[in-house]
Amino acid sequence: MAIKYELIKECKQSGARLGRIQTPHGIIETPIFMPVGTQATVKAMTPEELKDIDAQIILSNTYHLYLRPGHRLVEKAGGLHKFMNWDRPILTDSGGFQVFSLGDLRKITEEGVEFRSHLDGSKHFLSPEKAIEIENALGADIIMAFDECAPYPAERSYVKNSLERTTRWAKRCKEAHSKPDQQALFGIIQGGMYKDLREQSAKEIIDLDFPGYAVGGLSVGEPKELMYEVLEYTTPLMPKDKPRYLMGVGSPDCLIEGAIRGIDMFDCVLPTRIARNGTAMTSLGKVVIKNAKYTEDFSPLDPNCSCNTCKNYSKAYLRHLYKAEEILSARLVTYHNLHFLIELMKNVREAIRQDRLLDYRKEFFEKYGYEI
Ligand SMILES: CNc1nc2c(CC[C@H]3O[C@@H](OC)[C@H](O)[C@@H]3O)c3nc(N)[nH]c(=O)c3cc2[nH]1
Ligand SMILES: [Zn+2]
Repeated sequence: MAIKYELIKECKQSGARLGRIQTPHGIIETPIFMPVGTQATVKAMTPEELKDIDAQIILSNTYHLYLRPGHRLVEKAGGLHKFMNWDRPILTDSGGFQVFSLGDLRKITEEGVEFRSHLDGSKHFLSPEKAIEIENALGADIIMAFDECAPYPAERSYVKNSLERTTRWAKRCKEAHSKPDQQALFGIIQGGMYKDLREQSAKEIIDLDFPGYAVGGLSVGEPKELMYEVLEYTTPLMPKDKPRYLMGVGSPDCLIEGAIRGIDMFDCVLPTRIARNGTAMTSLGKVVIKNAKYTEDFSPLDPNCSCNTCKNYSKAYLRHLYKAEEILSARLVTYHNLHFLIELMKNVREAIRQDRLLDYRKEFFEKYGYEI
């Protein structure tokens, strides 16, 4: 078995649970936020800094690494862990999402998807077999099936045909997977915003028996309330004794709401992306550092944060770095944002331990009180 999930405690107040995932590269405590390192690096962070902030698992991406530097090169380097000097768990997405959203899409057929690279327009073809070949070569501990993330909004008939093809593709992924004992292949549940289609996809994907399951097709522009509603009727269909991964989520409120609805794993580019744009998530809400009001503000970014950035640098200095377009700006704000979300998930796990996650949500929103 590539991974072993241990359910430690179920919350009585909500659908939240505490868990632990054993992987070949170490343990993951859930619920967990996973920093995104799409091109074999969590942008602006060194692996040493990621360990400083207790990152337990990071993501990387099949579509991007296949296009550059190529999965065979990474394989020659000894695999992704060695190539990027990260000896803790890694999860790779299958590229389905990127092909549909980044590449210049040519054609979807039963066989797979023909697309043009967003880098140089060259023509490529991704199929379930090709995606798995790439993920096997990269060597991540958890790999995702090749799926279609249906757009939002989408016609019911489109979503139904798409989920049924995703099921056929999931079966092909399972058959093509060459290292099931070393790399855990997760199935991805689709079905858009339609309850009966989510039930159909959940049944079909779970019947294929994977070591873990993702809820796909969300965080694609739908209102947050709609995402929460879909989770409410989807996570109870998923096995209790396997990890549940909500892809592409998210902001602090979505992480708490997702954990309440039984999600164990989250990933999102938000904290790293907004950091490069000078925006910080703090315990007192969002801080847009370039704002003139911080010009002579010599206080820390977040007075309630113990991270390296908040201990050693002032808002005035961070604003100066941003305005001067210094690389250190992205580094220091990214370090803080990731630390903030990783600390948030530590607090969520503690709240579940004390069976008070709904109380924690109330406290957090009162203090935090903003939407990103
Ligand atoms: C943002 N919202 C969102 N992202 C999503 C991703 C990409 C995450 C991956 O894409 C990259 O971040 C955009 C990172 O590499 C990350 O691992 C998804 N991937 C697949 N295979 N299927 C989905 O249904 C899906 C849904 C998503 N919704
Ligand atoms: Zn901080």
